Amino acid sequence: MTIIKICGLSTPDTLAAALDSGADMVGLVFFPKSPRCVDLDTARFLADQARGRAAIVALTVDADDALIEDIVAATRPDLLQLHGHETAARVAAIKARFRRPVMKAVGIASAADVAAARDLAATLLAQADGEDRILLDAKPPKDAALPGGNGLPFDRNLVVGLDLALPFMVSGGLDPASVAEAIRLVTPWGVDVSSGVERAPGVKDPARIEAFIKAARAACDDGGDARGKVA
Ligand SMILES: O=C(O)c1ccccc1N[C@@H]1O[C@H](COP(=O)(O)O)[C@@H](O)[C@H]1O
Repeated sequence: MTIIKICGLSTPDTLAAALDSGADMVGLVFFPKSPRCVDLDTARFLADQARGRAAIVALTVDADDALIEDIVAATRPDLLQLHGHETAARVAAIKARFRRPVMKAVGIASAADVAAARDLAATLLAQADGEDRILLDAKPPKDAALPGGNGLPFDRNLVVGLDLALPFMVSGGLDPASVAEAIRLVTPWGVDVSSGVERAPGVKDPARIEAFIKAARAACDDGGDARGKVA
């Protein structure tokens, strides 16, 4: 089964749409420049709504320990998504301090970036017990306000047949129309979407969330996740 993550949920209604449609993971964004950023009180409420139904993912960008501390206290996340320039050493320090698995985002635009993802996966595996994840995303355009969540794809051909030391998700410009092809082509452990299930930046669309999850599940049923990675 391919793991499906819906990221950037910020209201009870759209979170309910993701949960009712069968999302495996739901993402809360804690990056002030993002139109999906939630404050701690909203995040606490949404995390309580999601707990037990989907894994809770807290997304930060080069956050300091004080912010992560507050986020962990408010949401008790299952996974910390690190979407900035966190080094392997910083990732290790976050893991040691907060005792949660992490998913580290890596921007992909070339074979060298894929090699960097491979090295990072091996390093994370050596540091922990295989609980961590890698997220392969598009690189943001120069001068972009956001390091992710820009609705831009990367060349999936760079990662066809990719085998990392850790399970990985694919993101970047996915939507209900493109997710099945990405699953068939790459057979990732999971897929992650934000912009592609919105009607405007930061405004999630319940119908698009449902359509995305249906399309991803149909691709799995067609054998698109033939690698059968662990959940
Ligand atoms: O969603 C955001 O606002 C965001 C902000 C800062 C860093 C990452 C963000 N989202 C992540 O970006 C990718 C791709 O998103 P999209 O589907 O192309 O819009 C995804 O992994 C989100 O988790």
